[in-house]
Amino acid sequence: MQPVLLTDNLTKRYGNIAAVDRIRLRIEEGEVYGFLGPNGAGKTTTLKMLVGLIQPTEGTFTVFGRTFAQHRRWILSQTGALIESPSYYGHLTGRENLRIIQRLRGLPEGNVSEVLRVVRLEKQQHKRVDQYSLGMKQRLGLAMALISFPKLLILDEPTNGLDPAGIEEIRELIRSLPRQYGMTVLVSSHLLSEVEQIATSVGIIRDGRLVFQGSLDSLKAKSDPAIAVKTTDNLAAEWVLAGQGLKPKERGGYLTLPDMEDRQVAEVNRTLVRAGIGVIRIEERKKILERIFLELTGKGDHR
Ligand SMILES: Nc1ncnc2c1ncn2[C@@H]1O[C@H](COP(=O)(O)OP(=O)(O)OP(=O)(O)O)[C@@H](O)[C@H]1O
Repeated sequence: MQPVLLTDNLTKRYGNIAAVDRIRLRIEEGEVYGFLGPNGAGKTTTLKMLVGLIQPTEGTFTVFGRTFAQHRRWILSQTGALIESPSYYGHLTGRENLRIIQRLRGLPEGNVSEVLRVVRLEKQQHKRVDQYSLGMKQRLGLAMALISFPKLLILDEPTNGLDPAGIEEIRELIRSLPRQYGMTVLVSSHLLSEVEQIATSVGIIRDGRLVFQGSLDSLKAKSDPAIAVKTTDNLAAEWVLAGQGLKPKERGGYLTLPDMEDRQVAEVNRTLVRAGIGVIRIEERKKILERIFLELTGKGDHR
């Protein structure tokens, strides 16, 4: 199946620094694609290129198979975006702000009421926007991005600055969009927990480079458990196990081995005891997703 969005070596350089470095995103129809990375990794720069706010230094991308350079207008007509803070007229009401965009874009008036309902701003629609709370302003920004009911929705850290209830509301809304409106959503975040809760696919960016791309399940599959062994003499144990073709790694007073079957664990134990080494503990360790993320983004412990 043709992907909704495909980037080919998309690159943005500022002087000598590659803010985005030859990335190849692939986003399939109906996905919520979580674009994850620490602050400064290049998420906003990437998203801005995808909506034509900045020009790539190199590389191209296609949306529904059409190249951006040749089909800019068409692609933008199929895309909704909320990047950084939404812009609005503070002295006008939420509804009036949406009406302006609806008229400018030649959309049906019914879309205004519909998006107000979707983002749950119906009750506050006649209030001036400069009297809105931060969460209400963020929901108005989402309504602006959704007003054309686009096929592709691009959101840059949409829950930033919201309180827990507001965050949950926006998450629920994002999760429902593919099912309810057939949208494909690209959403950036610096929080693994957020992406874990809303995304079906994940791309992880670090220093401008895509270091992981795949389903959330395949990211979780990286969290294979390991066997940790504590002995009376880890150095000697390392030698003995290496002699058995195993490659134990010393970490925090434990030797870690790749996951193995129970009978192999028993064999490791027997081998060590036979060599006169006391086995103090054998534990199964699950690598948690957070650790994988930290390792991928270079902030973790690489030992
Ligand atoms: N206009 C610019 N001129 C020079 N450098 C820039 C410019 N815009 C971004 N950068 C640099 O590019 C890198 C990526 O920034 P970007 O804003 O895309 O990161 P991000 O992942 O969105 O992080 P954050 O969540 O903090 O916004 C950073 O090192 C940033 O300083």
